[in-house]
Amino acid sequence: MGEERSSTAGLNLKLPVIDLARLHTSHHRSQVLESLAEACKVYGFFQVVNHNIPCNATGRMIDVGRRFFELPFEERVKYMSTDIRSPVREEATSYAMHAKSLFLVLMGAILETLGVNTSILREFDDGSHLMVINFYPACPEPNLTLGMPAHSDYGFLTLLLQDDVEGLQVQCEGEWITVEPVPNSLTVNLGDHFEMFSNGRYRSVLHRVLVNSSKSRMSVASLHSLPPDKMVSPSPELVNEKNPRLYKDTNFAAFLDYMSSCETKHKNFLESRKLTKGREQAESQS
Ligand SMILES: O=C(O)CCC(=O)C(=O)O
Ligand SMILES: [Fe+2]
Repeated sequence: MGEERSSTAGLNLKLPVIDLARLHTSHHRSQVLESLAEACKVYGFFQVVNHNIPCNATGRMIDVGRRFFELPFEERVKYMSTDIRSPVREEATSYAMHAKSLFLVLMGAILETLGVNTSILREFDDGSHLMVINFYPACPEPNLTLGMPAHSDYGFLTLLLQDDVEGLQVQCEGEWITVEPVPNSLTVNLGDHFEMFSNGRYRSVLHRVLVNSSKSRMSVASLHSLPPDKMVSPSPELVNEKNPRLYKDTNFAAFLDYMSSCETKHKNFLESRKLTKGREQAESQS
């Protein structure tokens, strides 16, 4: 892992920041949609400001996460469960509800940029929403490790709330770009399901997390997709003779099977769903 970490640059480039307040003004809407389309196509990633999630909901979420990780292990272990549906704290529930609403707004806007039927939006009402609280302790030798290895997320969109310590990097044209935490922003990653749904028009972004030598870091990732048993297929408008379908249909259960069979690094899961010319028809339903 150390080798992977030290072989890349870590550039500080200007990544796209989308002002959601402008999306709701008729004057700026088309400009915002254009920036959003560009961000989804080129980076598979953007940051959003004026996202309408109240500061106290994001603040309380970060605070409750930190307090949890400050507990001694013996205390934390009491909350451990193999049931991902076991009850969580009120702060997390409130933040999760805000994150879900924001996800629906962003999905609506991104579907609009693709010019496709938006009926899929309804299916997200009872879609899957997984929340992960990541805690990265300070590491005296940050160059020897990674907080999280390079991967792409499985869902449609991941909304990431991070504290003010940088660490997240996204890959763009083979270079690792550090995402500077913008105050009161959320970062948004397109996941593998979006790449499949858009038939490769928009891309899921490869990202990783560095550790810091003196400060710990916390982030809260909300991963959104269709209900686990629903198949993700390419939007029919985006498949034609010029653009043959690129991926086999998939669902969350297929992802879990894949996870239990191997390590989900890089964009391996997406690769495993890739169709090669001529096999499309035979394999699209497998
Ligand atoms: O901590 C971060 O910045 C990113 C976390 C992440 O990529 C994930 O939870 O999938
Ligand atoms: Fe991720």
